[in-house]
Amino acid sequence: MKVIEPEVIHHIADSVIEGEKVEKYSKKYHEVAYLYEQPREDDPIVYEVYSYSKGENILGNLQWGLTVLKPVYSFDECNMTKGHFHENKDCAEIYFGIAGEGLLLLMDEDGETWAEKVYEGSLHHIAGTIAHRLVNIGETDLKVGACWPTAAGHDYQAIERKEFGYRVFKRNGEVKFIKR
Ligand SMILES: O=P(O)(O)OC[C@H]1O[C@](O)(CO)[C@@H](O)[C@@H]1O
Repeated sequence: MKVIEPEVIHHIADSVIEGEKVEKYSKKYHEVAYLYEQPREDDPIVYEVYSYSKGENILGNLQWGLTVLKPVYSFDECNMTKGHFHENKDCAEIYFGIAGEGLLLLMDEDGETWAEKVYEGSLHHIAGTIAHRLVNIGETDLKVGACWPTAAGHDYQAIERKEFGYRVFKRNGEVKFIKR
């Protein structure tokens, strides 16, 4: 029997995924400044996303990802991902907390919004009809692994039309939710 090396390695402690087929992008603040009530004036990297898949973009195939969300505050509003629904509502997703302290904001198609706490070892099943956004409520990188069907797609426009029901702030060390 032939034994070979894996083509991809997810270095959990360093939060890096390495391999020829791994894609990575860094999101700069100016690309997401519109999300915040009071935007910053500088332009730091706010999050990095790694993803890996193999084979065709067909239902049944899977994608693995890692999001590293920086502890960048817009005054006292917490850093967040853009957030999205899946284009294909039959496609669920699993999130897996690796490090840091965060919230997974979830929203149904009627706009009802709630959150799950995210920390090392937390596991989150996100149904195909539920929008999802990560929020870093800590002072260190929030690192979250994810597995989802390659064919899920990202629907960002639905979020632009109807934003998540709450903004998340940290004031005097306490997390506060403000209804939109
Ligand atoms: O695209 P968003 O909503 O900013 O989220 C960041 C990334 O998190 C994932 O849900 C998991 O890595 C990706 O699909 C997505 O691109």
